[in-house]
Amino acid sequence: MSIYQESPTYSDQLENGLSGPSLMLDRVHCQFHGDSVVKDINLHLEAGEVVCLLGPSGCGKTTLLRIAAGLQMPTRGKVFLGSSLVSAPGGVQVPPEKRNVGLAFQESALFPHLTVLENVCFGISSMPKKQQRTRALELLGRLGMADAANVYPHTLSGGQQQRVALARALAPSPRVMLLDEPFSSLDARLRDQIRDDTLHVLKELNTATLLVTHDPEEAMFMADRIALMRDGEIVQTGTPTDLYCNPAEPFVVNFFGQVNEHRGVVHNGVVTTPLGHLEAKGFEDGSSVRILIRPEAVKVRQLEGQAGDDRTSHVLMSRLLGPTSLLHICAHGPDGQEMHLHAKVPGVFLPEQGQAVSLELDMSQVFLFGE
Ligand SMILES: Nc1ncnc2c1ncn2[C@@H]1O[C@H](COP(=O)(O)OP(=O)(O)OP(=O)(O)O)[C@@H](O)[C@H]1O
Repeated sequence: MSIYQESPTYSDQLENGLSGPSLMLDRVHCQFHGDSVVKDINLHLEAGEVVCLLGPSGCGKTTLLRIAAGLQMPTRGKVFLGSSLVSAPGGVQVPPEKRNVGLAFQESALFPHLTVLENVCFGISSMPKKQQRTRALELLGRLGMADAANVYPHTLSGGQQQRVALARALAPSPRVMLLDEPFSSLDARLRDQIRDDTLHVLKELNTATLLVTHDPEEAMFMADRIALMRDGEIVQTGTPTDLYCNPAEPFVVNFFGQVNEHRGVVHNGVVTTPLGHLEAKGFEDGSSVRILIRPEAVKVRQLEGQAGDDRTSHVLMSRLLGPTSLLHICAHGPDGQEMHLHAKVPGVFLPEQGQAVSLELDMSQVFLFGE
């Protein structure tokens, strides 16, 4: 964990003139009509770092981004951009246009009466004209839009307009980019391409970026770090690998995709499941545990022929999902326990209904939590 999250005196250090991360939220809290929707959040972004605020609808992601942008005043807590205090209730509230942040939202409206080039130049009008043009064309080029410089926005597709909006937000070289679901209105293929282009541009420009998304795959694609939120709080912050491989609680596992769930009781450091005996280190004897098994953790091997009796694990249904196959399996354990589970296996693997199978688990994708 970083010192920025741990140190209660960090904002005092910044106020005393030490330079800091590009953006820091220090115990930021926000209430609407007495309800807390953002609860004492600590978060910082270093230069060039892409951090994703990930979480279900209504968990407070946009409110936190709006607080960083200066569009919403926190109820308490402080916001720093570099070493400058830009929000503190009862005192400071630097307006958005004076924060040196770039903003892009899901539906970023371009000025319809300006060409693409003029739209991008809009935020850098204090520069000499020639420099404005060079800068705007450079960014449009990086986002694959240089050929559209002289057309008007209404002649562009939604994806093209989104690229122009990103170029416009990046043009003033903001210290921090704040992006709220900027790709969500695009269809899947276009979204992948624009995400990829955007990530490369942000990294080339070394821009600290806070990106809001509810899509775990997007967060993993874009983020150096993810802050996963629930009900106004950050449940876990870390690299995508940290969250995926070392989830802090069941909510984190479930958020990254559907999982098989089973409950059991620990005896002598072991819990018995329909998939065999699992080691349950660190749990007290007699304690109840929740066992979460990712579908990717289940390795399936075909046995000879159909399941001859009710005690052999067998296939209920197979479906091809494209790059993977999904098998519905009835698993039978050593002590007669039964479980319906999903296994996701690479490639085309579609055993017939009733096919007898043996099952093995990749324990790196199995998680045990106390109840
Ligand atoms: N100006 C406001 N006045 C009152 N309540 C608000 C206001 N803005 C947001 N809220 C409430 O705060 C909560 C958090 O909203 P927020 O938009 O931050 O969530 P979110 O995680 O971004 O959700 P989504 O992914 O659906 O956009 C919601 O319950 C919302 O209704």
